[in-house]
Amino acid sequence: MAGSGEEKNGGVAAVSGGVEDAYGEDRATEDQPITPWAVCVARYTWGVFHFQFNLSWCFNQASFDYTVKIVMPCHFRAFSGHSLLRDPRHNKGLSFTEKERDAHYLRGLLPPVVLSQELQEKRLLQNVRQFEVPLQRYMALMDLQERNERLFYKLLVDHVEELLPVVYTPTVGEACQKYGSIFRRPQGLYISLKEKGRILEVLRNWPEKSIQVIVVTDGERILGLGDLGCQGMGIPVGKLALYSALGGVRPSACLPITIDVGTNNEDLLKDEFYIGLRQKRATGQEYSELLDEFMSAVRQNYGQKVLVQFEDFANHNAFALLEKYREIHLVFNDDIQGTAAVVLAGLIAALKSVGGSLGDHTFLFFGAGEAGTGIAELVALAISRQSKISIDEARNKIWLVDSKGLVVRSREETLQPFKKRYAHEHEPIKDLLGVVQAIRPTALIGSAGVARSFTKEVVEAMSSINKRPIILALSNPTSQSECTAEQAYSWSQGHAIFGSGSPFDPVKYNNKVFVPAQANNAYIFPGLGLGVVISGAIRVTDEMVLAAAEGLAEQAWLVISLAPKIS
Ligand SMILES: O=C([O-])CC(=O)C(=O)O
Ligand SMILES: [Mg+2]
Repeated sequence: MAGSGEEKNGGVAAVSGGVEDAYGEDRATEDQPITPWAVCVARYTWGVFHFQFNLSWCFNQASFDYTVKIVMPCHFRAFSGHSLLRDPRHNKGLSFTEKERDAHYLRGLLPPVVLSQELQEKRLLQNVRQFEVPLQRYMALMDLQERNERLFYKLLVDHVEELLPVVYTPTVGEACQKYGSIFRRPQGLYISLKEKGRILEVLRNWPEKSIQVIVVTDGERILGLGDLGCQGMGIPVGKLALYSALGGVRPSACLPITIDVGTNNEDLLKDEFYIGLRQKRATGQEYSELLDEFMSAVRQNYGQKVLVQFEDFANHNAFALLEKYREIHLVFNDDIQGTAAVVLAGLIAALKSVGGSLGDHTFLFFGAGEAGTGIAELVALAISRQSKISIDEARNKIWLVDSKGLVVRSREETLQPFKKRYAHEHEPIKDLLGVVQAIRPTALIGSAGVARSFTKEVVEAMSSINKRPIILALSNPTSQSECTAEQAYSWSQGHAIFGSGSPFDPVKYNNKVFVPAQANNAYIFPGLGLGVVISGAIRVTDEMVLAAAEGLAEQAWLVISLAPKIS
């Protein structure tokens, strides 16, 4: 399970100590330099080329072209001096040994010093820490990833807590907002409406052929920041960095994709540095045809065992795409299923302090989109299993609030299908405080992307109803969080069990230090995805998501109970 100490170590070992070999790819590592074998292949290819050249009469033109244009440049690009230093996947920078420098024609291309990877790491960390602005740290790390991938992952794995908020939430949100201005080199595959009818061809342009995980977005709902169009690419790139750093999936098996169908973000459409299609979003048939073509091209190019993770699609497409593809492709929606699993895990772990089983509690969701209803459905499934009641009875323990107020039966006609199951009998209430007072929930879970919507009055109401109110402010990034950790602890006088989507620092209140938990799907998707790909699964089932949540809950509880009490 991603996020557990054990798994993280597994990930560390995997990334720094040769996961590539476990997955069957040859690659330079500290203990296993590419030297002799690689050079042999390169020289062999060169020899073959000469042989073919001299005896070209026995080869037809196609074979000759293949050797000259494809085989030879590939080997020489990957294995010779200058190009090797420009190849992030194999470059080791100053840590190339003397032997490697000779073998790979690197003499003179590097200064004389040979640095250990540890020293390189120390220097890089110092450089990154020099930047005070998180976006500058992000750019420094992206530069490193594009220069020396091994070092990037070593750094990330060894300093997860410090660097995750930089390559991932919350900084990645700002990076997406400014992606056009900070853009240097493309980091993933862009599939736009211009490529309609040619998506297979586009996939074949990607240099890696053996892909295990794709994270794809259409950029319409990037975190809680809204439509960022093509600039949403930062999200698949960040998510896949975690697949490698936390899940141990080899980087070359990960493919970030952005599907560009336009954007409705007027500011971006006017922005001279915007990198995407300058048009309003395609919808309806045009949109679904592009997505259908994409899914079949993925299947055709990579087979049925490549995991496609949908990320940050707007609600109206996210549910529909999951429903459409989950029975026929290996797909997973991180915002619906990943967030659901991490929150269910958090709730199960929290109940060990609060008491009672899931079925004894009342859950109020502020936000009835992908995350809100995704969590609601998984919690309902868990309650029905635990309490041996029907899923409909279990849903009665769960209430939703959307932008129009409490979701109730009298609104049923106008509700989107995924909300209807939670339209219980009750008088309509518009404001959150009123809903809290009427429903008296034990847990309040925010995912509406409405910043600071858990006001002092709301948190105080939760505390007057419960000895230990569970308050989860899940919206990302930090700027969109429903309340801060400090607000949750101080307004509840230290009684809240608080978790948030974006990380918050520990809070000192009443001479005690409270360490807030992070409830981000990053604790689920790298482990769940790894499990899916190594088991050879061809579908992601609800049972898998439930099992991931239960596994994480055990780990979370272990961490809480083993952690030294800080006071
Ligand atoms: O990316 C994150 O931090 C969590 C997530 O999926 C989202 O907020 O959409
Ligand atoms: Mg997301």
